[in-house]
Amino acid sequence: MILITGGAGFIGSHTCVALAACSEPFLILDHFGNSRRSVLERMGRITGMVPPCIEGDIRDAGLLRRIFAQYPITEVIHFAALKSVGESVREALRYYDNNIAGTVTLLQAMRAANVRSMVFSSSATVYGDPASLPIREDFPLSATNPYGQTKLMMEQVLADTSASEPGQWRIARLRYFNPVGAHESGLIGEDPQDVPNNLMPYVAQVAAGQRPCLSVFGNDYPTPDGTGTRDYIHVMDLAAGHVAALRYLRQNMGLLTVNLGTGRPVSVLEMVRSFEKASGRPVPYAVVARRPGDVAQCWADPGLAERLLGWKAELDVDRMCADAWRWQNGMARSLLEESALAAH
Ligand SMILES: NC(=O)c1ccc[n+]([C@@H]2O[C@H](COP(=O)([O-])OP(=O)(O)OC[C@H]3O[C@@H](n4cnc5c(N)ncnc54)[C@H](O)[C@@H]3O)[C@@H](O)[C@H]2O)c1
Ligand SMILES: O=c1ccn([C@@H]2O[C@H](COP(=O)(O)OP(=O)(O)O[C@H]3O[C@H](CO)[C@H](O)[C@H](O)[C@H]3O)[C@@H](O)[C@H]2O)c(=O)[nH]1
Repeated sequence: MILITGGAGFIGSHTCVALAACSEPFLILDHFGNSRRSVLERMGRITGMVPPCIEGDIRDAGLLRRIFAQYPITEVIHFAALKSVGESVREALRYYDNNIAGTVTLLQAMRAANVRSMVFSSSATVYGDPASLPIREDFPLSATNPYGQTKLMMEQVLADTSASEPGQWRIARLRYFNPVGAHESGLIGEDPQDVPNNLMPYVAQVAAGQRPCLSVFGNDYPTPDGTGTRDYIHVMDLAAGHVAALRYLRQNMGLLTVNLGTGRPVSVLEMVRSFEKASGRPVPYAVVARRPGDVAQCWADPGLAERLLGWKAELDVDRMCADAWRWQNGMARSLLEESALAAH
C-alpha cells in the first residue's frame, strides 16, 4: 500500500486517480490546510470508490507511527507541502517547519517502520534563473525565496538520507515544471483558496467572469512575443509520471532525479489565446510591470525521464486549457458559490 501525503491537493488528487486506474492500493494523509474534504467524494465519483484518507499532519510523529503500524505501507509519495512563493517570504519559519521538519519527521517514521521508498515532489524552481535552455538535471541549483530554498534543502535531506544507508533507500526526486489542467471529468482540478498566484487558474477565473482582467507581468522579455515562457504540463501527464517513477523504484535502488515537463515553451499570450479558444470567452488583459523574481524563460529537457522511466508528456496546451475550463466553469464555480454562501 502506498501512503500519499497531501493526496487531497491538486497534484495528489490526480495522482490518486491515476493510481486507482491501475489498481494500486493507497492511503491518503492530509490535513486539508489547502484542500477541501469534498474532493474525496469527487475522486470517488471518478474511480468508483471514495479513497481511504486519514486527516492529520505529517509533522505528527505519533500519528505517523500509528499509520505505519496499522497499514501495510511499502512506499510513500510525498506531496504535502506549503507552496506559495509570496507567502514563504512573509512566513519563512512556517514554510521551513511544514516543509523541512515535516519531511524529516516523515523520513524518520519511514525508517523506523522499515519503509525506504519515496517519490518526492520537487520543482523546477530549484534551477533558479537558468543560464541556458532547455534545462537538464545536471544544471546548477539555486533558490531565490524560502519556498525554493525548502525544495533545495529537502532534495539535500533526501540525498543524504539515501547516502547514509547505501543500498537501502529508493528515492525519486521529481522536478515538476508548471502543472496545469484538470481531470477530464471536470470533477477535480486546481482549487486555489485565495486569489490565484499562478497564470492558468487566474486566466480561468477571468474567462469565467470571476475576475475582470489578467495582469500580464511584462512584455519586454527576450522571448518571441516579449512575455515570459514556461513549460506547462498537464496534471494527468504529471500523475502518470508518478506511476512511472514508482515502478522504476520497484526495479532500481538508489536516488533518481528527473525533470517532468514537456520540453515545449509556451508564452503568457499563447496561453491566453489557447484559453480563449477552449472556453469561447474573451480573456481581457493588461500589460503591467514584470513580477519581481520571475525568470524570462523556463523549460525542461525531459529526455532523462523518457530514457529512464519510459514516460513522456502527451497532452498539449489546448487540451490543458479545455480540461481546466471544464473544471472552472462547472465544479470550481459551484464550490466557490458554496463557500460564499457558507461565509454569510
Ligand atoms: N502546483 C505547482 O505548481 C507545483 C510545482 C512544483 C512543485 N509542486 C509541489 O508539488 C506538491 C503538491 O503541490 P500541489 O499543487 O498539489 O499543492 P496543494 O496545496 O494543492 O496540495 C498539497 C496538499 O498537502 C496538504 N498539506 C500541506 N502540508 C501538510 C502537512 N503538514 N500535513 C498534512 N497535509 C499537508 C494540503 O492540505 C494539500 O491538500 C507540493 O510539494 C508542491 O510544492 C507544485
Ligand atoms: O497573473 C499572472 C500570473 C503569471 N503571469 C506570468 O505567467 C508565467 C507563469 O507564472 P506562474 O506564476 O504560473 O508560474 P511560475 O513559473 O512563475 O512559478 C511556478 O513555477 C515555479 C517553477 O518554475 C515554482 O515552482 C513556483 O513556485 C510556481 O509558482 C510567468 O511568466 C508570469 O510572469 C502573468 O503574467 N500574470
